[in-house]
Formats: sequence, structure tokens, C-alpha cells
Amino acid sequence: MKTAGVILAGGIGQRVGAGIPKQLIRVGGRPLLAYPIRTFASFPGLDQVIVVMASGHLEAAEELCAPHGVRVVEGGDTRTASTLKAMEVLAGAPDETRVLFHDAARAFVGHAVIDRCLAALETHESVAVALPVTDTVVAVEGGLVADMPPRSTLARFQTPQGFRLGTLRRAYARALADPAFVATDDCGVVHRYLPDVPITVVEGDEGLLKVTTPLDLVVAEHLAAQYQAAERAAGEDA
Ligand SMILES: Nc1ccn([C@@H]2O[C@H](COP(=O)(O)OP(=O)(O)OP(=O)(O)O)[C@@H](O)[C@H]2O)c(=O)n1
Ligand SMILES: C[C@](O)(CO)[C@H](O)COP(=O)(O)O
Repeated sequence: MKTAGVILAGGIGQRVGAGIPKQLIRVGGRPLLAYPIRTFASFPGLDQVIVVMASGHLEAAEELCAPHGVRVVEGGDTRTASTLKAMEVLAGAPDETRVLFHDAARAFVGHAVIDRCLAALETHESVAVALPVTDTVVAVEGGLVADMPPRSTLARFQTPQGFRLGTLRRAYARALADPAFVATDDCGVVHRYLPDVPITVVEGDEGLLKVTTPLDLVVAEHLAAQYQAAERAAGEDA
């Protein structure tokens, strides 16, 4: 195997507060998770796709994955624990394998950004997808502004995030030996534990919105309509 795509769907969607994991909320008439599964499974450059699903909801994921030959595994308690579950599935894959980790919550991912990530992994060990920030971003400590980094130096990470599997293995081996290890994403693990590994950045897309709060579901309906219009234009079945 040379390439793999992992869709991280192990969360419970506490901030959306729908009573079910947000990846199962129906948007545009389909569960959110159906969109990234379709996009990843139909991308010709990926040899294997894995969905890491929230425990207690594996059956719902299996139903969506089975028609596409996508494997489902149970997630962990945190995003990084879910990443590690996918890495266990890939335990037999060589270090050179290119692997992309994608948030299921960024349901409307397109082939173009997947392509940019895989292309970057030809020359780099680690790749992030990012967009410039539009707000002024500050560090706050004790209710006071502690730092105001120049906005032109800042960017917002989206996903996919891509790695040579051997690089990610080395980063996580060090992270797991650190009792203070916490991370909100996988590039953060590489950045912290393998500081000599450059993380290259490719352009993101506003359509990669991460559904996080109830208001995001309004935008998601619009993005779902766009996604389905593109499917119809390409003559694809739902
Ligand atoms: N234990 C976890 C937690 C999160 N994720 C996934 O990582 C992505 C980004 O996480 P987030 O947006 O925080 O999702 P939730 O954890 O579900 O949301 P919340 O923090 O509001 O509960 C999501 O696709 C989520 O399913 C995961 O695979 N395993
Ligand atoms: C990986 C990520 O989407 C990059 O912006 C983000 O860190 C995930 O954070 P969350 O709190 O798990 O949504």
C-alpha cells in the first residue's frame, strides 16, 4: 500500500449538542459522514480508506462505508486517540506510506485539496492545509491581552493533514512517552515532538468548514446543496 485516507469520526459533537454524534446529523438529506466517505472513496489516488467511528455508532458507519469498501474501526476518547486507532490498522504498512487524516466534521472536502496534500507529500514528510485568518487573533492570559502576533504571520489549520507514516510513528512514539502530552491535531504532534521536520502548508478552502456549532449547520446545508449539484453535473448517483 502506498496511500491511505483516514476519516476521523470518533467524536460526539458536544458543541453542536444534537444528541447524536454530529457526523450522523442529516444535512442535505444525508448523514454528514456520507459526504467525506464518498469523496475519499472515489479519489483515485488512495489505496485504502478507514473511518474511525465513535463507539456505540459503528453500525451506522458500517452502513455508509460498506458500499464503498471502506473499513470502520472504533475511535478513542480524544482526536489523537482516534488517530492512534487508525495507525494500529496501518501497523503493517511501510514507513513510506502517505497517509491523510481528515475531520469527518469537515464534510464537504473536495478532490482538489486531497490532491494538493498528496502532491506535497512527494517532497515533504508532513503537510497541513490552511487559510489566512480574517480576525485579529490575540493571546489572552488572566483576562488580559498578553500577545498580538502580526496577522500576516497567522493561518487557520483545516484538514486533511498528511504525513509519511514513518514520520507520524516517530512523532507519536515521543508524544506517548510524554506524560504532559495533549494535542488538538496531528500536525501539532509532529511540530512539538519532531521540531526539525518542516510542515509544508498548502491552500485550504472555505468549503472545508468544520461543523462545530449549531450555526455551522446552516452553512452546511448550503455546502451540501453545492456538493449535490456537482454530483448531478458529473452524472453521479446519490
Ligand atoms: N475522540 C475523538 C474526538 C474527535 N474526533 C474527530 O475529530 C474531528 C474534529 O473534532 P471535533 O470537531 O472537536 O468533533 P467532536 O469531538 O465530535 O466535537 P465536540 O468537541 O464539540 O464534542 C471530528 O470529525 C471528530 O469526529 C475523533 O475522531 N475522535
Ligand atoms: C484538526 C483541526 O480541525 C485543525 O483546525 C482542529 O484542531 C480540530 O479541533 P477540534 O477541537 O477537535 O474540533
